[in-house]
Amino acid sequence: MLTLKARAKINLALDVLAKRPDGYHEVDMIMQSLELADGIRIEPAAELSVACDHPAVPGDERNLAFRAALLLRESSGITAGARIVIDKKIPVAAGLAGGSSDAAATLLGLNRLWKLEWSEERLAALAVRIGADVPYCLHGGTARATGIGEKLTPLAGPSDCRVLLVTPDVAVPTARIYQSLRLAEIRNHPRVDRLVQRLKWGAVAGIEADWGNVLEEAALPQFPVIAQVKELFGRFGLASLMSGSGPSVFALNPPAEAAAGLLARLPGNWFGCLTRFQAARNEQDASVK
Ligand SMILES: C[C@@](CO)(OP(=O)(O)O)[C@H](O)COP(=O)(O)OP(=O)(O)OC[C@H]1O[C@@H](n2ccc(N)nc2=O)[C@H](O)[C@@H]1O
Ligand SMILES: Nc1ncnc2c1ncn2[C@@H]1O[C@H](COP(=O)(O)OP(=O)(O)O)[C@@H](O)[C@H]1O
Repeated sequence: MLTLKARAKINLALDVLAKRPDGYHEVDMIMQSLELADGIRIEPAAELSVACDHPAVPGDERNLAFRAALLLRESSGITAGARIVIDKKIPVAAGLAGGSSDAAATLLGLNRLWKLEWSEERLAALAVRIGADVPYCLHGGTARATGIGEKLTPLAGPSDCRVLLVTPDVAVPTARIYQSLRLAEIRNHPRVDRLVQRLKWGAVAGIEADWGNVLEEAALPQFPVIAQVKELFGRFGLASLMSGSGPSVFALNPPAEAAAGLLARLPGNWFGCLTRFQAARNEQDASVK
């Protein structure tokens, strides 16, 4: 049996540069893995199956982990199966890449279980067919992502940073947010090159001067609860940013008192936690029993 961590991610920068003829968008992003993770258990089995304890996560071929398994089986010509069990800890449809990360961990796990010995590069070429964020989730850590999110440059991230994360109780469909974006009207682009420099120096303090997520401009009018979350961060003196297509919002290195105060004020059906930056995937993220 294999167990793997499937980490959540946040976007420290998300800029959209152009719309492509196929409907996807060219982006320029800085991605950061979090300690917050789903648990993925993979066991040998005759058939392929997936199970997840969360009611909003499908247990069939709509599940991104299951799609990853099917694609890998097809592409490798293997006939074996596997039982995939997801212990869901990352909020769903929240801009935290939970499904993408489950898919990436499944590719890595099955590559081992089925003894395929595919390189990370070869897995990444398959991963992008599942979703734009899946290639990044294979490696994780701090990275700049361009193209549709699949062209990756690993960055030296800060060694440690605490993250206050809040997800209100609303599922945001990524496609709808990209579609409603008016590219010519975007006012605040993140300064991605400057952010890369800051991260190189390991400097998180003051990062708010350069960070940004242009999808906030599309998401906030459609999901006013996201503005409420940002306002709540503001009341505790915290600069905040939406992650991905939302609705999750985060602040970096909050004073302990402000973090505790904000978490105590959250409505019962919202998710909130204090987590931290996670470095790129290593051996401790997977174990074999
Ligand atoms: C916004 C981001 C930021 O990291 O994350 P999430 O909010 O999903 O976590 C990503 O760009 C999301 O990546 P991912 O969720 O893997 O996207 P996909 O499943 O491939 O695409 C879902 C839909 O989003 C739109 N899409 C996605 C990526 C991209 N570069 N341009 C797009 O226009 C397309 O309409 C696509 O049909
Ligand atoms: N393993 C999975 N975990 C979470 N969601 C999944 C999974 N497989 C499929 N989905 C579906 O994918 C959609 C996006 O989920 P998720 O990856 O959590 O969000 P996001 O793309 O915002 O980061 C949801 O509507 C969910 O039903």
